Amino acid sequence: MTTASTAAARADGATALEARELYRFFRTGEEETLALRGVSLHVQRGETVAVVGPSGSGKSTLLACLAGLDEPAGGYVHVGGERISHRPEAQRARLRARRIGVLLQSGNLIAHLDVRENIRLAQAAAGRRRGDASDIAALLDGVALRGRAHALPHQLAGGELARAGLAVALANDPDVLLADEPTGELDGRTEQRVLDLLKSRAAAGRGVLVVTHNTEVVGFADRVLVLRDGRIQP
Ligand SMILES: Nc1ncnc2c1ncn2[C@@H]1O[C@H](COP(=O)(O)OP(=O)(O)OP(=O)(O)O)[C@@H](O)[C@H]1O
Repeated sequence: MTTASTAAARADGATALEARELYRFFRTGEEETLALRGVSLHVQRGETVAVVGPSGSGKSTLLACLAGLDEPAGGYVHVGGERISHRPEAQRARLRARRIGVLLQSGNLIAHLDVRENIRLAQAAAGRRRGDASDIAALLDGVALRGRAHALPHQLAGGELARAGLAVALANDPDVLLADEPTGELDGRTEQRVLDLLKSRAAAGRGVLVVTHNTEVVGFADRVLVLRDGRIQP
């Protein structure tokens, strides 16, 4: 694609997510860390992108800025054509609930709600009608957890917890899925299942961006970006 046709594609809605010149600093006492130093990237609809980089290169900070969980000091993030950066937190949360699925290593499940209720809550936050049972069943089937719908998070094994988190991240049928180490501690079979699910979201015209160390995930991505010292390597 030429630069001109890429720009045209972004204007006509083919871009699920776009970030330009993101900067993020952290100050701890006297010390300042430049975690992101002008990161630009985009994810097209139908595309899977992996961001890889050593520990401390800025992957989690980048993911948080892309998801509107954190605010960059400079630059901007657009999701499905809407700006999510530089807005009040409540507006970012609303936009995230409607358009973004986020899977963090720290988990995204509410402890006192069972798996089904967690999915329902994410759907309700996105403004969807409550109780869309077939949607919930399909989500649970997608992550092979139909039998665990009524389990509380603390009753799930590690791999089940990761898959439940993925079902919640997908509950709002997001324009873009952002996932931090989505296959973290999973066994080979479960890992393949999760990767197939991510791939199927892209095939359905959504954008998928994962940050990871895992070479299997890197292999499955359409595009791999290397982050080092807060910069995407050329
Ligand atoms: N809240 C914070 N306060 C101060 N420094 C921070 C904070 N969060 C991140 N940093 C620093 O910013 C840099 C990037 O951190 P980040 O967690 O984004 O890297 P990462 O690539 O995700 O690392 P890992 O793979 O180990 O999770 C690091 O130097 C880190 O110490």
